[in-house]
Amino acid sequence: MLELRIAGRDFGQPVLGEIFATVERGDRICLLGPSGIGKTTLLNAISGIDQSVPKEAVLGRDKVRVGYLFQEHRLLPWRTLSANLRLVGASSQQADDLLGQVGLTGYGHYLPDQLSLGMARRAALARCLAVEPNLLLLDEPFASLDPVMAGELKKRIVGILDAHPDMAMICVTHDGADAEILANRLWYLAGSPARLQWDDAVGEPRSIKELLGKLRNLDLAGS
Ligand SMILES: Nc1ncnc2c1ncn2[C@@H]1O[C@H](COP(=O)(O)OP(=O)(O)OP(=O)(O)O)[C@@H](O)[C@H]1O
Repeated sequence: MLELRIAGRDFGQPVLGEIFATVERGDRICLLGPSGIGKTTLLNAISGIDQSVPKEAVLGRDKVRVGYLFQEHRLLPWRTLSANLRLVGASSQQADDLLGQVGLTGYGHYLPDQLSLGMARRAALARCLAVEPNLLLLDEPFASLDPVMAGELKKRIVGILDAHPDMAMICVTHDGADAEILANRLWYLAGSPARLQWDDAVGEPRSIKELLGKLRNLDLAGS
C-alpha cells in the first residue's frame, strides 16, 4: 500500500534519519518512542502535510486517502459538528451516521467549543472518517483523556477498524498497553537522528508486549 523511503528530516538539526518501511492494507500499527523523538514528524511526512518531504519518499500515497487525527481537534470552531463534516464531503445523513459511529448521536448541531475534550476528539475522528480513508493516522488519540474516555475511544477505533478490514492505521502512543489493544504491528522510533525499528526485524511473531520490549532494547543510536 505504501513504501516509505524517507531520506531524513531536519529542522535546523536532524530529527529523522533514513526511514524505510512498508504499510499494507489492514495493518494496525502503533508507533512508539520517547517524547520528542519525531513521531509526529513521521506522521506528517507520511500524510503529505510536510511538503519538505518529497513525494517520492512515500511511494503509493497518491492512491491512498488519508484521514489524519491531529493532537488537537482542529475542527472549525464557528461551524457545527455536522457542518465540519459536510465541509470535507459528507452529506447531512452521512454526517449524522458518522457522529453516531463515534458515540455523538444528536450532537450534530453543537459547536466544537461546547464539547468535552473526549467528545471533541471523537468528533474529529468522525471528520477523519468522512473522507472515507483507507489510511488512518492517529496522533496520540488518548492523550489527556481520563481512563473511561480513553477506553471508550479505543473501543470505537477497534470497531471502526473491524468494520473496514482494508483500512490501515498508524497510531502514535506512549503506552504499550494501547498497542496491545489496537495493534497487530509495532514501529519503534529511537536514536539521534531517529530511525525506525519494526516488528518484522525481530523475527517470529510474538505477543505485542514481548515485541515492544525487544524493540525498545535494540540500540538504534549506533545503527
Ligand atoms: N516545525 C518545526 N520546527 C522546528 N522544530 C520542529 C518542528 N516540528 C518538530 N520539531 C522538532 O522535532 C523534534 C521531534 O518533534 P515531534 O513532535 O515529531 O516529536 P514526537 O515524538 O511526536 O514528540 P511527543 O511524543 O512529545 O509528541 C522535536 O525536537 C521538535 O522540537
